[in-house]
Amino acid sequence: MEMSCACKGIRTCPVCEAAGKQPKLFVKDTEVRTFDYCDRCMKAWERGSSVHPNHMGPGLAFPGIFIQPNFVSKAEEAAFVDKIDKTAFVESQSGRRKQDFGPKVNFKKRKVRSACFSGLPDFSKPIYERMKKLEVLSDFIPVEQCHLEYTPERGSSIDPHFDDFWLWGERLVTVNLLSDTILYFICDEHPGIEVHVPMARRSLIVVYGEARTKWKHAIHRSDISDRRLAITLRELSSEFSDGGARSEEGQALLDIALTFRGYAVQ
Ligand SMILES: O=C(O)CCC(=O)C(=O)O
Ligand SMILES: [Fe+2]
Repeated sequence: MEMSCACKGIRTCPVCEAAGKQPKLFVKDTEVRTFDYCDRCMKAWERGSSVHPNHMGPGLAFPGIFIQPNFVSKAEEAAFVDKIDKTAFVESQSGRRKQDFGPKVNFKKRKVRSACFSGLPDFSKPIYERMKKLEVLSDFIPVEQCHLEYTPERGSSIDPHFDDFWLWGERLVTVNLLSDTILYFICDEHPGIEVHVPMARRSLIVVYGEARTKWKHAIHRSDISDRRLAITLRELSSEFSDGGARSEEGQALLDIALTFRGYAVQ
């Protein structure tokens, strides 16, 4: 079977690299120093001293990460994956594949179209109900759900990026299925430093605050050891929420999202 890919611009994966596209080289003036995030201290510690409580050095304050281990059971994970696999994936950049349940968005023109949006999928209703019991998510209302598939065969990864700030709100919620990986963070204020946050299989992670607004997040190709499925849920920004200039549009999107009768948009 001929393999194709969807990489644009500077993005690459093994498929387009085999066809001759050069991967972007990151020019490093210093070696990368890895700091491992410790969920007990909400700080990151330089590699080699990350086992709690035996940390050394000053550590790096890293606010804006919430982790709930074992958020879904093994049986639920199997059922979710079964459901997800019944829907076709669309090829995405950097060797990923995706499914999207949300409005069509043109971020450059700041346009949102709800015509093809039929809501979040039925199986996320219990996920949403459970999420609301966590204090950090007690008032979280999901407006879109995205499934990303990563595999070592496709060399899947995601380059450092900020999620959009104009449409999406502060909290990014991801349920991590099928294998462990590491979400890493970089920030211009801390050149040469990568903060590594573990994403264990079946855990839920919330990225908010400075981890969302100051630091870009990414996943290295080398941190995908097995097939991984990420279910990411996003909320609306204040502009699209109560009191915001586009709150009516926002409410209309939520009314669709929360029917939980959706099919993936192509
Ligand atoms: O795969 C993940 O957990 C991260 C995905 C991500 O950053 C995104 O979809 O914006
Ligand atoms: Fe992201």
